[in-house]
Amino acid sequence: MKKKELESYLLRALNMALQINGETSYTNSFSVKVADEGFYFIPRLPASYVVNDELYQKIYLISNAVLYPDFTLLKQAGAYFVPLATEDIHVKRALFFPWKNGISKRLIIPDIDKFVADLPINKVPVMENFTINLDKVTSIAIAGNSGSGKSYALTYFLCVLNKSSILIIVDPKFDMPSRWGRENNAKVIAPSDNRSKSDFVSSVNDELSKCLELIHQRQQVLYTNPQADFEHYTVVIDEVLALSDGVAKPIKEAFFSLLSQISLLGRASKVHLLLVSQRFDNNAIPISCREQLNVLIQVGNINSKTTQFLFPDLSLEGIVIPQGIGTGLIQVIDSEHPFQIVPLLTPTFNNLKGIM
Ligand SMILES: Nc1ncnc2c1ncn2[C@@H]1O[C@H](COP(=O)(O)OP(=O)(O)OP(=O)(O)O)[C@@H](O)[C@H]1O
Repeated sequence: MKKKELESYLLRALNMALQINGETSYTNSFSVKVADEGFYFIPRLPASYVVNDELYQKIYLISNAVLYPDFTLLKQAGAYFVPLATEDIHVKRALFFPWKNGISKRLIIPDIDKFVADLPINKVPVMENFTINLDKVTSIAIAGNSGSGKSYALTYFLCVLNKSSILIIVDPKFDMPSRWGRENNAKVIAPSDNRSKSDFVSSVNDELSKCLELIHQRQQVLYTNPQADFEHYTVVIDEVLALSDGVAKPIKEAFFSLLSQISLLGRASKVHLLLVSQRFDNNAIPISCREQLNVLIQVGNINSKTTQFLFPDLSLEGIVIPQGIGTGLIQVIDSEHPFQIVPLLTPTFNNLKGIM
């Protein structure tokens, strides 16, 4: 569709559904301008309607539905005002609705080994036309109820991250991540029969301390050579809640303190956390660690309860959540992606023999 056609289509949709005191584009009360990266709603002011968050969300709801599946509007927390380059005071501002082309599309990977072999370094593809750059993010979190596809998504990330990063795996369930580590020669920390839970978490703390030491060493190098480059180093912790729940207080406190420090300091030294948990409440990880997460993934059931920890400010109204297995929401907070939360379909790949 050409821009002019799209403008007229959007205008018709808004004229019919917006219902703002009978004001329409026919009465010259507003207009629409389509750009590459989104569209502008230009109110002609003063008008008998209020240009506020409520109006913005109403236009979002109407437009998102009529643009689906050609465009996905990127949900904003409040009205997104932009100034326009004109001398005419009546139309000097607009509401902007950023979009991305099309809808989120799942990656289907028939041969994950080949896929990873062909992958450029530091690239972590998540969906078609949606790739994370490992240089731009520090901590990743995957949340979801049992059976939502967390382990499956984690396996995918392990395969892909293995290309660009040293991986250390903490696996309290001694399950798939341990098998993956065994097959791929990664260091795995898993509980054994003759050790208490606190003892196990202590060994995790030992590993996290080493990780913090590495950060300090790399900081020293950066101090003398700010251009220094390091190999990515990622600590993967499956079922974080199983670690932080029910261990002796000093051990939990040490665990939390180490997680906080690594997530706060790891960015420049390329040390990452990849955390997986049913939920990320204050019991699972410390608040300061949660605040540093910059890839947030929620799979499975999406509702206000399940999103309250990773996406506390999100209103789900109008977001089209894909149906089916391995679906949810993703937010990447870096300089490359729009800040908004987008629907997610996790990649599907071939079965890994001996692991899955
Ligand atoms: N993107 C996907 N493509 C194909 N199958 C998927 C995808 N995501 C999940 N699945 C399938 O969904 C099922 C449940 O996934 P998974 O075992 O990862 O859930 P989980 O959240 O880890 O559950 P639990 O916490 O109980 O381990 C598995 O059979 C898995 O193969």
